[in-house]
Amino acid sequence: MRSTISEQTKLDKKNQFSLWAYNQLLVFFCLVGLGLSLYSYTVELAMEGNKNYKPYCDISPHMSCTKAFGSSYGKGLGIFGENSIFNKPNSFFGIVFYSMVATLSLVNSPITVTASLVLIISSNFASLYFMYVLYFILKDLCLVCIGTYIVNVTNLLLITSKFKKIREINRTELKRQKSNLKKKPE
Ligand SMILES: C/C(=C\C[C@@]12O[C@]1(C)C(=O)c1ccccc1C2=O)CCC[C@H](C)CCC[C@H](C)CCCC(C)C
Repeated sequence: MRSTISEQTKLDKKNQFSLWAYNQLLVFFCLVGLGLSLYSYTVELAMEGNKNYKPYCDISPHMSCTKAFGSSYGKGLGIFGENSIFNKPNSFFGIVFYSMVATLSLVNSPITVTASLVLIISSNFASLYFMYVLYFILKDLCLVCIGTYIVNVTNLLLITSKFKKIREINRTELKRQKSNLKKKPE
């Protein structure tokens, strides 16, 4: 009996450690996404003031970030029109999005995990759409944009693993409570 208890606490410790590790990695990749978004935002502001501005992310005519940011798809996620309050640079949504997911990543409750799962899945749909626009319409290789696609799939892998882990922890916890109830009914 004693050995099963220590086996359980060992398992609990292991599960808590993987949860902690997933959270650290999620926060790390959100900070990378936040950095890319902040950088893009400063580039977009500079572009508005100066048409000849050449940022570091403009490497060649076919590897240009200003081509993507300055296109009609670069504002309001390419869907909100001129007069909409959402007609902000895409990177603005990136800043809000990555800050939100980073904050949600610090909590292990089922609600926050589900919320970040939904947000991260949406961001991957956004990635697919922007990938299509970048490659087939603008025929451009915007490295900052590609960086955000990589961050978004990595976040998807991490959040699904975290989601599964939390479900597993809840399942074993429930089983334990049931077996404890059978063994010593009060
Ligand atoms: C670098 C960045 C945005 C710039 C941008 O790089 C993008 C996206 C891109 O691929 C692209 C292609 C073609 C033309 C323009 C562009 C871009 O300009 C920030 C990440 C944005 C992130 C992909 C947005 C996630 C949006 C969520 C789905 C929104 C959730 C809403 C929240 C506010 C709650």
